[in-house]
Amino acid sequence: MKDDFLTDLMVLQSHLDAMLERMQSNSITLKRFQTFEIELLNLNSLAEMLDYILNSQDFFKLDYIGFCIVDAKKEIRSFLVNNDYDLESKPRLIFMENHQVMNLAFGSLLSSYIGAYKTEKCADFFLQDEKKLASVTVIPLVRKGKFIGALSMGSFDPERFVDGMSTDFIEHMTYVLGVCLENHLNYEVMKSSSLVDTLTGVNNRRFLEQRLGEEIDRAQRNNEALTCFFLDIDFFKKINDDFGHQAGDQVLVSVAAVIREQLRNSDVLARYGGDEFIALLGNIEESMAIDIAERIRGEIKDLVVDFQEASIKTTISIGSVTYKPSIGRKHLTAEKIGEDLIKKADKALYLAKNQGRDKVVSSGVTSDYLALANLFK
Ligand SMILES: Nc1nc2c(ncn2[C@@H]2O[C@H](COP(=O)(O)OP(=O)(O)OP(=O)(O)O)[C@@H](O)[C@H]2O)c(=O)[nH]1
Repeated sequence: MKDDFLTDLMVLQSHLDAMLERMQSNSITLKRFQTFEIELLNLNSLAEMLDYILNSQDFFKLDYIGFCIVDAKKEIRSFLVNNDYDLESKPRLIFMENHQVMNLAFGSLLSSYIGAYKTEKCADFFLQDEKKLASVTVIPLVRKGKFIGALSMGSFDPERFVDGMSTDFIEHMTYVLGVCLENHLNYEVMKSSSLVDTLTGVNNRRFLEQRLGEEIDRAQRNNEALTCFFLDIDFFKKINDDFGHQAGDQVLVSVAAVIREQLRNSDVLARYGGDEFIALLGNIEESMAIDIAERIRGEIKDLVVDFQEASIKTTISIGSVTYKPSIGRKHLTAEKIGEDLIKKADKALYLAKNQGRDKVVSSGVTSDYLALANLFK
């Protein structure tokens, strides 16, 4: 009798120990997830958020952590590239063109997947690493009933993620992640739309003023040339007078698109005023700059803008200047050098107009010293 009682007590004790151990382990896991979520909420940009997630593999003691974003119009990708986010070094950041993949994987229940890695279920969410993952979980990020992305986690251990395992912590974290992603995207869209010219879709003067200093800093850091074009449509007033303001608007849109096509994605193009545009071309020396400007001039000369019954033709004049950073101490701020660049490109444009328009004129190469000298003129 006494022995039976002692055996029962020992069994009870071992149950209690196991429960205590589970509670302690859950409490540690909860703390880890809470720490992660608090950090996540404190991040300032989409880029910071992506880096934080993609680098959290060790934090969660996993063999794989990846992030998928639905980006039907490739806007998020181009936003990140334009902001110097190095996508190539982030192969586990996967972009999806449509919601279809998500619908197929998660169905209408919007529920997550947990269990063995199954190609048909998981392949779209994982980079195919050399060593096969044994168990995974993929949790969709859903906002207002729509898939906006997914978090994918994996392990070489088949017991790490098994069907029926509780995913409460991960689901909660993914909810927070969804809210953060949505907020960052909304903020970036709002920010970038205030920096875009609504008529032509290229950037506006405000954006140029912000970027000019950054581009000069970059040129100095990398000791690379930076070219600035000042472009102005010829006799634009006459187009408005002859064909009407709406036709003039259409010409502005078409001209901006042609210039944009001739530049690289990383180059800046901004509408500076009425029919004036400024372009900044990183790492472009003077002779190459003149070739590019000539190509733009030629393309605009060939452009025909159809507006109602009219076929409108136009030309463009371009002033160019190339900045070469001087080695050694800098005497001027990037802002002052930027002002000097625009002034010089504008002067070259004035010469192009005076030489009969439909011309490219380069004012040559300028440096920090020339900019400094210019300041005292
Ligand atoms: N349609 C249209 N016209 C605009 C817009 N913004 C400015 N303009 C017009 O653009 C014209 C610019 O003309 P000017 O600066 O005189 O120069 P231009 O006629 O191009 O002559 P040159 O530059 O000397 O070859 C003005 O008539 C402005 O009214 C716009 O958003 N849409």
